[in-house]
Amino acid sequence: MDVESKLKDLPRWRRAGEAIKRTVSAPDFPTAIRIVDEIAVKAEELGHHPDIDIRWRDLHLTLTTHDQGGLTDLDFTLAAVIDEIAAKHGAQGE
Ligand SMILES: C[C@H](O)[C@H](O)[C@H]1CNC2=NC(N)=NC(=O)C2=N1
Repeated sequence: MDVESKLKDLPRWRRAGEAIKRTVSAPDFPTAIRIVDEIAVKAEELGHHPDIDIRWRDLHLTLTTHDQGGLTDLDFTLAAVIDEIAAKHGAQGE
């Protein structure tokens, strides 16, 4: 898996060992929770789930494939889905 080349299409995500990470900063706390709720629906559809650390309106998201012990295509698919949801809600973030 060429992680660096896949990250070129996902500039808001960075590599952290065997995972990728992004912070989503929502306009306010209720919007942050709505973003989490939409991510939850898509994660269930994909059968692939992010680790989410909620800090007021900032969501710190970590993606990895636990049962493969590293990154897989599903992580990059989920990252793109999360970016779409975040953008729709006017979120900022690296
Ligand atoms: C059986 C089920 O599909 C697996 O346990 C899935 C569920 N969601 C998952 N999510 C993530 N991020 N990594 C996994 O390895 C994983 N495994």
